[in-house]
Amino acid sequence: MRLQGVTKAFGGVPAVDAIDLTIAAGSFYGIVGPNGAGKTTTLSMIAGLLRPDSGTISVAGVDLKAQPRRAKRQMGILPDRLRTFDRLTGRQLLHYYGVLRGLRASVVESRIADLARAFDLTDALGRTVSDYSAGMTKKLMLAGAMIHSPRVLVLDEPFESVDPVSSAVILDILTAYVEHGGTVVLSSHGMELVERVCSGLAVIVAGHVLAEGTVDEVRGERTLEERFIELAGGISDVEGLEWLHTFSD
Ligand SMILES: Nc1ncnc2c1ncn2[C@@H]1O[C@H](COP(=O)(O)OP(=O)(O)OP(=O)(O)O)[C@@H](O)[C@H]1O
Repeated sequence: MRLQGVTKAFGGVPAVDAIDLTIAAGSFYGIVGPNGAGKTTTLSMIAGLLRPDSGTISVAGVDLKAQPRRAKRQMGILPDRLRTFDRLTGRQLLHYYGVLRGLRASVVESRIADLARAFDLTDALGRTVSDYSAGMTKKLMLAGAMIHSPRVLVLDEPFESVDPVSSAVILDILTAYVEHGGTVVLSSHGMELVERVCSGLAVIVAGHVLAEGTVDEVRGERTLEERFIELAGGISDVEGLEWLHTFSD
């Protein structure tokens, strides 16, 4: 996957500013950065959910702007904020994802059973998605992103709200996927996780890539968290909240 000079502004304010990234096929790639740094905006442009103001994106050699359908077919996406059709049951939603991706109904049904087992959602499949917890919804949408066995998974904070057991399962699924040639691009606030599983990463701060490379290259002699805090501008002293310590009762 290649991003060249990718820029996106909202109301004249740049959220992503001329980003260049090259992500090799078969890598487990992390995008990290402080709140509001531009991670979701970047992933949304890669996924084809947002159009860049300028720059080019290619996925598995296919230009996203010139051949959007072909490029999007290669990807499974877990978007930000879990916006979905939550009046459907889990089974109906996964079925919809599957047929939308052109799979035969019989194939979809057997994959739903496999994915539900893997993500521990079998008992929840008959329930309406709006009644799921945040973690269950995330797992369901992750399952939906995988149902058509895409070459690339673009995942916005896949581990957020997910319990440790489910996180370990998701990690196993993603690791095996990468070992078999798949590419994972994810955003995360979990430095320890990124350090442990990602082969490459980019640190984005205020819409710019401030560091990029292998985990060892980016962290140097420090932990990734220390390096991240340094790149993000350090931890500022908290002042002006003295009233919080006076207690209103
Ligand atoms: N649709 C939008 N309209 C206006 N501003 C937006 C929109 N989407 C994002 N932004 C702005 O762009 C900047 C980057 O946002 P983005 O969601 O990409 O950050 P992020 O790195 O994913 O943050 P977080 O870690 O909090 O999820 C922020 O300043 C945000 O307010």
